[in-house]
Amino acid sequence: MAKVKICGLRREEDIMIVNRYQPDYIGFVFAESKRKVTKEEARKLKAGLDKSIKAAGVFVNAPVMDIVELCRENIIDVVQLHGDEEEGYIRELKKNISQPVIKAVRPRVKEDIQQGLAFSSDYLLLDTYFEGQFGGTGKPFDWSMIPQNAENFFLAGGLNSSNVKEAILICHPFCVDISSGVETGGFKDEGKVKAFIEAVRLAESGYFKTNF
Ligand SMILES: O=C(O)c1ccccc1NCC(=O)[C@H](O)[C@H](O)COP(=O)(O)O
Repeated sequence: MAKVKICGLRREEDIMIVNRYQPDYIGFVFAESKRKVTKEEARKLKAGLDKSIKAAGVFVNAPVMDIVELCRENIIDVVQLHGDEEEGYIRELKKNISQPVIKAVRPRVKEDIQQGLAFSSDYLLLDTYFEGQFGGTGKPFDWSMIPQNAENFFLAGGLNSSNVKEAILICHPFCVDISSGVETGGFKDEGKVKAFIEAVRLAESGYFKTNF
């Protein structure tokens, strides 16, 4: 069963929505973004989050010790590196934390994914390359770049309740990750979160497998 991550939560209402629909992960964006939250905002939001949902902290080329602090204070349960972080950075981070690390790669060619698979992160996240924007683009990438042997990866980039079934059946991700596709007017939309999570569950059911 593909897991679900809803990224870019920043309001108490967003936390109430995810507590109701129970994705596996949510994301707090600490990088420059319209979805950015401060450490103190994230601490308050995390306090209201169901214990069964893991909070990923999303970072772009942040100082390692800033991430370590958030981990040690249990504000985040997973680290998502969404910038140009290289293997040395990942190793240094992993020496200092026990939380799993997701490394995002935004492939332009197949080889970018092969290089990503060599990182010592616990998971790879594949997202859309878009000049000048590190994430949250709302645009899908060419899934045919994903090699057959890729596993344990998060699939992101322009997912929504209409294309996620196809994405799961074609790409077989460990987890599907969404932000723009569950927003209306720049804010998380309860109806879209519900529809997305239902679409993921349906995609995994026998009905769609035999009808695709
Ligand atoms: O969401 C952002 O604003 C963001 C900004 C900078 C780095 C990463 C960011 N988001 C990371 C995510 O995990 C998003 O869910 C992922 O990029 C997919 O976004 P979308 O295409 O909007 O579904």
